[in-house]
Amino acid sequence: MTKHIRNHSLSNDEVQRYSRQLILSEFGVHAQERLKDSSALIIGCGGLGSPAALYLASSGLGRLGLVDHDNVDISNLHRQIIHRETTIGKTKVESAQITCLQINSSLKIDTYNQLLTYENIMPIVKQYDVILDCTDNVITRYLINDACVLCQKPLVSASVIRLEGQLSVWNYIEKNGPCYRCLYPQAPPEETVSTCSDVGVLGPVCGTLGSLQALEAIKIVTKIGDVLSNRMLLVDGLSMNFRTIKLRNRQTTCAVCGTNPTIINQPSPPPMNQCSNDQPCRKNLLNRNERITANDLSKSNLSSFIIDVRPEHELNIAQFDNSFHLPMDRLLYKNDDEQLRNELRTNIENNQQIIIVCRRGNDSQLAVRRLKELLSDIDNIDEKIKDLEGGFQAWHTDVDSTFPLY
Ligand SMILES: Nc1ncnc2c1ncn2[C@@H]1O[C@H](COP(=O)(O)OP(=O)(O)OP(=O)(O)O)[C@@H](O)[C@H]1O
Ligand SMILES: [Zn+2]
Repeated sequence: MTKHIRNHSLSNDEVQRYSRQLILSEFGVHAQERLKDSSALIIGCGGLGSPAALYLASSGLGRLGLVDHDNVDISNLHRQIIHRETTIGKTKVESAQITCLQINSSLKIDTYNQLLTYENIMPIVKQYDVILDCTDNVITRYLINDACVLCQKPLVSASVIRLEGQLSVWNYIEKNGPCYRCLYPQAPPEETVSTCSDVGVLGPVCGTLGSLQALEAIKIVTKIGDVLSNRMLLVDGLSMNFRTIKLRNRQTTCAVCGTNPTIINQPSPPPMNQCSNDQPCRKNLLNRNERITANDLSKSNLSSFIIDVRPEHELNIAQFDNSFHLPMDRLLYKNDDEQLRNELRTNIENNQQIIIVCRRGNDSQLAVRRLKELLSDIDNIDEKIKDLEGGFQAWHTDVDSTFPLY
């Protein structure tokens, strides 16, 4: 029998398992070997991290690090496709690890069930060849960027909101590409940035962007193709438009990757006024006496005129009986003050307290401020108008658990 020779170190099982990518002329056995010798760190096992981890686990990557401080919740399952009904309540990293190993038991997985901060990020990032930012908040985005520059690691970063997504590779030294800070030197205030839990997101948009993150990570470690450095992909799922824009180059003035960096050795702590984790910032615009808790409202003997300031489509989920609907868009931008004032004056009775309610108790505070101006000629308006602290979520938790939580 003629002996065969082979020009690689893959086992027959591996050849069979990865055959469909081995026969790609752009990939082949040597890229597969490089993939097996490589490691990737996925930070955030949510909407983006789920598909990214699934594709990296199945592709034959050697080692995968998974970071997340959160536990699986039922509201995650519509998009965080690595988790299962059976893993609700488990840590996200454990849940993700279980699924990855079911797909590919040869994968080595390290899990970090922790919130990454400027104090603990460096030793973790250092160990991996490529980093994937699959998180959802501004502070962590800067933190990961700075750590990747300081540890000289390429960073594959994506974000999604509503039906839109963005993808780019930062700090790709091979192309002398920019870091995230070169483009956006300062973090915007947290409260100006929308999050998925504020405005929503559709699962397949996360699936698309997270899968593309895995693709870029594979290209980086196997050294194939043209990496998305110095460019950004913009995806609009509603119109199904994909376009790539050119980004500006690495900046010599950049605080972390420039010629005289101010961020050295380790990322800097976030400014004091920023939220310290990925929980949505709770606004605190009003004084105590301008707010009413869900408990107090439920026990109040006063007749209440309820103004619901959520957008129209959210009313379909559930609403209070007999509430007056005044969406924030109308209140802030419509410019129909006179008509609105008349509508409110004819509906509000003299002895009524006016309660403003929204989903979580942020918009309602802005609305109280605005309505106090608009209705300044109503007697004692300052004492009459209050926002429901914590909104419908607090109502669900503290008063009526049959009101759906969303
Ligand atoms: N600093 C951080 N350290 C570790 N994990 C983080 C950090 N910041 C964000 N994450 C994780 O990144 C993931 C982001 O994913 P995603 O926004 O889809 O999930 P989510 O936070 O569960 O969403 P929702 O806002 O709907 O509850 C989350 O699982 C979150 O816990
Ligand atoms: Zn930079």
